[in-house]
Amino acid sequence: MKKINLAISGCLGRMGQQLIKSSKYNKNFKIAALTENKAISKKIAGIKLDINTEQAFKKTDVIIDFTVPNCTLDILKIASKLKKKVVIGTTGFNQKEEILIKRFSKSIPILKAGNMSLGINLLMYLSEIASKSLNEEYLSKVFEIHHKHKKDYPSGTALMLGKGIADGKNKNLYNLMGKKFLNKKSFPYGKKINFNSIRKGEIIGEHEVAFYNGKEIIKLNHEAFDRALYSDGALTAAKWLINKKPGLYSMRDLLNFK
Ligand SMILES: NC(=O)c1ccc[n+]([C@@H]2O[C@H](COP(=O)([O-])OP(=O)(O)OC[C@H]3O[C@@H](n4cnc5c(N)ncnc54)[C@H](O)[C@@H]3O)[C@@H](O)[C@H]2O)c1
Ligand SMILES: O=C(O)C1=N[C@H](C(=O)O)CCC1
Repeated sequence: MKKINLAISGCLGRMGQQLIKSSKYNKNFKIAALTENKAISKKIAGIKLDINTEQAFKKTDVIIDFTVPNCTLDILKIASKLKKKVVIGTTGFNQKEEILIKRFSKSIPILKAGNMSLGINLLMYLSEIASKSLNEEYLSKVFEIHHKHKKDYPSGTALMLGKGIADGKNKNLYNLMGKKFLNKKSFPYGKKINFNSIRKGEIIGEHEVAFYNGKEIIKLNHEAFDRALYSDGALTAAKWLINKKPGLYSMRDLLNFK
C-alpha cells in the first residue's frame, strides 16, 4: 500500500519529537517534511529541517501540527493553497482564530482535537451524558494538571470536557465559561463552569470533571502517562483524514462517539 507522505511542524518540540518516533514504527507513513520556527541546519530521519513554506509542504499528503496558534494559521494558509490535509493538535486558540480555522476547513479537510487520545474523547462523551442526565441542581467544574512548561490554560482538553458539559445542557460553552484559576489548591463550583489549572513538574496530563448538588459529588477523571498516547491518536487521525472531503472534523467523528 502507498505510504502517506507526512509533514510534522514543530518537529523539535515535545510532541514533534514524539511524532517522529511514533511515525518511524508506523508502516502507513513516510516522513516527507519537518519544519521549525527558524532555519536550522540539521537532518532528522534523512530529512533536512525547513521552515513552513509551500516548497517544504509540496510533496506532503498531510501535515500534523503541534505548535502555537499563529504557526497553525500560517500552515493553514499554505495548506489551503496546496490543498493539503491538516491534523491540528495545537491548543490555546482564541475565538477569532477558531473562526479562521473553520473558514479554512471550507477548502481543505482538517481534523482538530485538543486531545488526540481515545480516553479523553470518551471522557468528553461521558461528561456530556452525565450533564444531560443531571438536573439543574448539579453544579460542575473542571480540574487539570500539566507539566511546568505548558503556557496555555485551561488546557485544550479541559475546554473539551467543558464543551461536553455544555453540550449536555444544549448550551454554548462560551456562555457557560466561569472563572479560570491557575495553581489554586482548591476552587469553588459556580453558577457557570469553573476551571483550575495546575502547572508542575513533567506531568503528561491529568483531568477531572466533577458534578455536585450539595448532597453528592460525581467525579470522572483521566490520567495520561505517555505522549505516545497523543502521537498515536494524531497518526490515526492523519490516516483517517486522507480520503475525507473538505470540512472540520474531530476525534469524536473518527471514534464515532456521537
Ligand atoms: N491535541 C493533543 O493531543 C495534544 C497533546 C500534547 C500537546 N498538545 C498541544 O500541542 C502544542 C505543542 O505542545 P508541545 O508540548 O509539543 O510544545 P513545545 O513548545 O515543546 O513544541 C512546540 C514546537 O513548535 C515550534 N514552533 C513554534 N512556532 C513555529 C513555527 N512558526 N513553525 C514551526 N514550528 C514552530 C517550537 O519551536 C517548538 O519546537 C501545545 O499547544 C499543546 O497544548 C496537544
Ligand atoms: O502537554 C500539553 O501541552 C498538552 N496539551 C493538550 C491540552 O492543552 O489539553 C493535551 C494534553 C497535553
